Amino acid sequence: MPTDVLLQLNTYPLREGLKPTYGTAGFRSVADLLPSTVFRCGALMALRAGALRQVTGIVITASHNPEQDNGVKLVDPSGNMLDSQWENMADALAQATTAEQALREVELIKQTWAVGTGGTVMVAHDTRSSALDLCKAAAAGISAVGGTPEPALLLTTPQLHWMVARRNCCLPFSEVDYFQTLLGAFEQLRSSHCPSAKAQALVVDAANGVGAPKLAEAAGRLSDLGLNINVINSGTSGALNAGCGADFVQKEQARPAGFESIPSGMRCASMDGDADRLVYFVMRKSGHAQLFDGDRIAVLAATLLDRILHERPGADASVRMGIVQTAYANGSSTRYVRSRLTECEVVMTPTGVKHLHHAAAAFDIGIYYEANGHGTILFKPSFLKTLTEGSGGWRTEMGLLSQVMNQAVGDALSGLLLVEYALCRLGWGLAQWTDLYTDLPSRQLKVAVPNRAAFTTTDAETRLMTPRGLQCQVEAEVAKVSQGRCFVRPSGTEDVVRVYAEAENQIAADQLAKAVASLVSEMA
Ligand SMILES: CC(=O)N[C@H]1[C@@H](OP(=O)(O)O)O[C@H](CO)[C@@H](O)[C@@H]1O
Ligand SMILES: [Mg+2]
Repeated sequence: MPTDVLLQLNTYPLREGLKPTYGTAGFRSVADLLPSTVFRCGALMALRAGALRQVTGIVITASHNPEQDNGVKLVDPSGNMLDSQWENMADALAQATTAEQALREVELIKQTWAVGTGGTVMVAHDTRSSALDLCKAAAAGISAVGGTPEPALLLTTPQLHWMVARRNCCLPFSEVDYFQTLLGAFEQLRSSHCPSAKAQALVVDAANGVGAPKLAEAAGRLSDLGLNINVINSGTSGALNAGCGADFVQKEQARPAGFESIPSGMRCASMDGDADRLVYFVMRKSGHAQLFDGDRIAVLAATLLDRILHERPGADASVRMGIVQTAYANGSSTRYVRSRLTECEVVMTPTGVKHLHHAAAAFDIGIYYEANGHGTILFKPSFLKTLTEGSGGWRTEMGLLSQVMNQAVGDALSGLLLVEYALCRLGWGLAQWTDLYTDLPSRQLKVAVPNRAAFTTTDAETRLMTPRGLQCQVEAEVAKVSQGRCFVRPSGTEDVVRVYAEAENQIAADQLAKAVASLVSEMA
């Protein structure tokens, strides 16, 4: 009923001059500017559900960004992020300046995908105060094209991805099932392989986000297993992601808010606002947070899996294992995998889980983590099938790991369970994990520019194509520095250009980043 849709589209007009873009992980902006985009994303995901005759999902979240921001992440029936072919349609629909033009985009999608009416869309949101209004906008968009919006639930991003994936495979998909699957598998792993593991304490910074109540739900069961979790920044007083959370700890390598009384040397972890990122850290007396980032989690995971594969009888049957990284991975981690974990391939992709996930899915066991702690381990379904065909300790162990690790998307809870299991299975403390390799000092800077679209890249974002001439200038700066590496790329989630630099020592890394940031500013 086009006129109804038109009426509805008119209720959620696009603010003049706004040009929302899909970016690295969906649409993001100041919450007040989002109702139109979220309404249209609702319509899009209902049409996608209708076209594929499966359930899709929407998460209202701006992840690690501040409370006043919000955004929308779009979930495909597989539980992965929206198919890249549909990103252009999402952009065209979100950017249509009038209701009539937006309606034409809706009609175009319907024709192209031969979809008569929308399907069912699951909706989740994080703890932001703007969530409920935006959930209403999403539901209105879903209904406008004849789809069915499910009641919006307070969930972590990875929980909703997991639920959508499971539902489309006709598997139990409630939140209770989620906890039962991850925690039940973790319990079995611990009791089979580390029955006499010592009790451990872990202090978790939940960024004052949705991860706090969810981790609190898991904490009782984990404490029965000897893992005593103390959640800090649980949302009762502090602001979301303000001076805390995985993004803060990774980028600043400093003490997050709320950790003033945590003794140095204590095992700590930090999640982001929607609980799809996780990093570990230990406070040092200097106030510096010693970081165990996504690269180090990936290397720990590869070490664990390598051990399991080597222990199995008839270890000659080949299993293809790979680690997927981005240009932000610390050079030392890449060098370590290439030189020491020789049976593990290394693949580089552009930033964003959508790229890493697909590359990881090509392996029997694909480990992917961004340096910021966003990632998981994928087990290829055909590989998992071979595991269930025979019985054996290592097969069961792999199968259980595939349940601990969210197979749809990166998940902080999966990451936490993985690290805890890997350390106890390998018999390691944090010292052995630290000693694997030494991170090269690095520095990340953001540069505000009038038009970040002027910055385009190639070679998995490691080289600039435009503005012309800038790449040569960057290389000239890099050449001045021992073990220097530096790249520039436009952010896909914030209105900035990012500069990453690495060098032999911190001073040189800082100087390199600063010099290149100045070049970027001048050029912009
Ligand atoms: C350097 C960095 O941390 N970039 C993050 C950030 O993307 P940008 O496109 O760099 O803004 O947010 C993405 C979504 O959470 C995440 O996947 C990515 O790793
Ligand atoms: Mg996040």
